Amino acid sequence: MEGDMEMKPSKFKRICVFCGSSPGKKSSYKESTIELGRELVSRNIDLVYGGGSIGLMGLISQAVFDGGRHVIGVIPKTLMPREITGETVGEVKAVADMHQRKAEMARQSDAFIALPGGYGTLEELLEVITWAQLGIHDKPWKKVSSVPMLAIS
Ligand SMILES: CC(C)=CCNc1ncnc2c1ncn2[C@@H]1O[C@H](COP(=O)(O)O)[C@@H](O)[C@H]1O
Repeated sequence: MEGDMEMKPSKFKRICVFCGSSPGKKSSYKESTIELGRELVSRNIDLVYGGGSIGLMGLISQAVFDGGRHVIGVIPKTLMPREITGETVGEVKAVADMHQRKAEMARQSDAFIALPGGYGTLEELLEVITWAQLGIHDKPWKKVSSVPMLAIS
């Protein structure tokens, strides 16, 4: 962590970031992901994410962990061989299935942010938007708008 990083207070303690399991084609996806990670750190916010060590998921978790904030990765056991290669950072919560994963990610966080990703990211974002619509939660969500939501190759 950079020692002289300015502290910006936030009302959120933990934010869930949905993002791709691949890095995407544009370097700006990776740059935005690392920038967001550092922004969370600068605001003293912990990370909840999908638990993978690959793609943008790996980058966001590493950036927040390196900045000294707590990282919670929520991942179904069956997905571990696919989405975890090598070391993961922070706390890994193993869940039974995809439904439990999304419910646990939502339960653990105060707000949601979506970075570029594929169908999985889109599915996760749509679910929290529709839960908000139905009044299942009242947590805010934001798509980072400088980059497209869906990067399909
Ligand atoms: C069985 C079921 C309910 C499937 C609904 N589909 C999904 N629900 C929740 N997360 C998903 C789903 N499909 C993919 N993901 C997760 O979304 C993350 C990003 O995937 P992607 O690279 O954007 O593609 C990955 O961790 C991936 O495991």
